[in-house]
Parts: sequence; structure tokens; C-alpha cells
Amino acid sequence: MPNAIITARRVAVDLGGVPVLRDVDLTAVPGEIVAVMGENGAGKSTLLRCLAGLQPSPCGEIDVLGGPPADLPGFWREVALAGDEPAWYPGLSVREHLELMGAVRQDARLTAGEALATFELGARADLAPLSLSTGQRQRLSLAMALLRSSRLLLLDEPERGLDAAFRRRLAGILRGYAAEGGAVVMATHDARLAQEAGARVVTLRAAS
Ligand SMILES: Nc1ncnc2c1ncn2[C@@H]1O[C@H](COP(=O)(O)OP(=O)(O)OP(=O)(O)O)[C@@H](O)[C@H]1O
Repeated sequence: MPNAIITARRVAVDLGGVPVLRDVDLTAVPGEIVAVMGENGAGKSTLLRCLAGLQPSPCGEIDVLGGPPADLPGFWREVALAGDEPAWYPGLSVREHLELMGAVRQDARLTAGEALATFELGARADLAPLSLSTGQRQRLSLAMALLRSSRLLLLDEPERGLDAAFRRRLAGILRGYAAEGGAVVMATHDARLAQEAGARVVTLRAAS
């Protein structure tokens, strides 16, 4: 696929001597949202780590934005990842975390103010992240990933902690990102989020 953002073929990973992924194929093109679904332990997070260049020595072919994914600054200029809760900076507020993310590069998609509004955090802007509820912290994690510009967004269970109304809003936010030409790959257990985002569903089955 000439303009693919991701082309992964026959990806295989063993962990602790046990097969976790076997012969997994995945593609994503600009403007596409792919939902990776499957039971607990099917290997969704492992596949995302492979796509992010964070999984040591996966087998198979993995091409992300024209080369093998690598945990290097040039790669992360084009790829945004939201997975496990990040470490928060002590002493910085919600707004300051967003401002920090925006200050790293000049080409942010959203200002800190726009991100606060989009992710419904305006009333919590001056609190420390650890003073937020679980779902509010997840919204901040997502806001930080979506604030900066990227061509590929990797999300591991973005629905975690979010209420039903914000999950619907998230579907719209992801559609907006894809409409700008980015690709989204998200591991999710939320079939409704996948459907409302207009995602193509890829179902993984446990390899062992
Ligand atoms: N270090 C490890 N050693 C052995 N097995 C591991 C290791 N890390 C992960 N696994 C196994 O790999 C499998 C896939 O894990 P992974 O987190 O990718 O699944 P998942 O599909 O994201 O699951 P969930 O829906 O629960 O988030 C699991 O069975 C897990 O026990």
C-alpha cells in the first residue's frame, strides 16, 4: 500500500517463552481509524508496543511511516501515544501540563485553552493532575496526546475511566483527527466507541 502509515505483516512476539502474537497483519492509511479488539490477553497492548517501537525484537515486518518503528525523537515527532497513565510533573497544574506539551514544538494542533475546552477540563485547569478523578486524568492524558501534531495516534484503551457521554465525545475527537489525515490505532474493549468513531475493527485472538 503506497501511502500506508502502518504496514505490519506476520508479526510475532513471544514473552517468557510463550507465544503472545502470531502472524498478525495490520495496515492503517491516512484518515483511517483502526480498532484492535479481542479478549483480555489477546495481545492488543503488545501489538501497540510493537507499532511504537517499544517491544524488543518482534518478528515479522513492521513499517511505520516509512521505516521500522524506533523509540527515537524523530519517530515521536510523528507519533503520539496514550497508554498507561503517564508520570505527572510535581508542582505543575493541568493547564501547565498542556502548556508544556504545546511548548515542546511550534506546530501544536490545539492551544492549551482549546485542549481544556475540548477535553472538558476547564473547571479543573488549576488543579494538580493527581487531584483529578480517574476519568478526568484519562481525559488529560488524551488531551496531551492530541494537543501536539502527529500523523499517527496510538491509543491503548482510551475509554478507560471515561463516562458514556465523554466516550461519545471521544469518538468525535478521533474522527476529527482522522479527517485531518492522521491515522489512529486503538486497542479497545468498547465496540460502541469503535462504531461511533467509524473504525475498522481488527480482532486479535490469543496465540496460546
Ligand atoms: N513479560 C511477560 N512474560 C510472559 N507473558 C507476558 C508478559 N507480558 C505479557 N504477557 C502475556 O502476554 C499476553 C498478552 O498481553 P497484552 O497485555 O498484550 O494483552 P491485551 O490484549 O492488551 O489484554 P487486555 O485486554 O487485558 O489489556 C497476556 O497473556 C500476558 O499474560
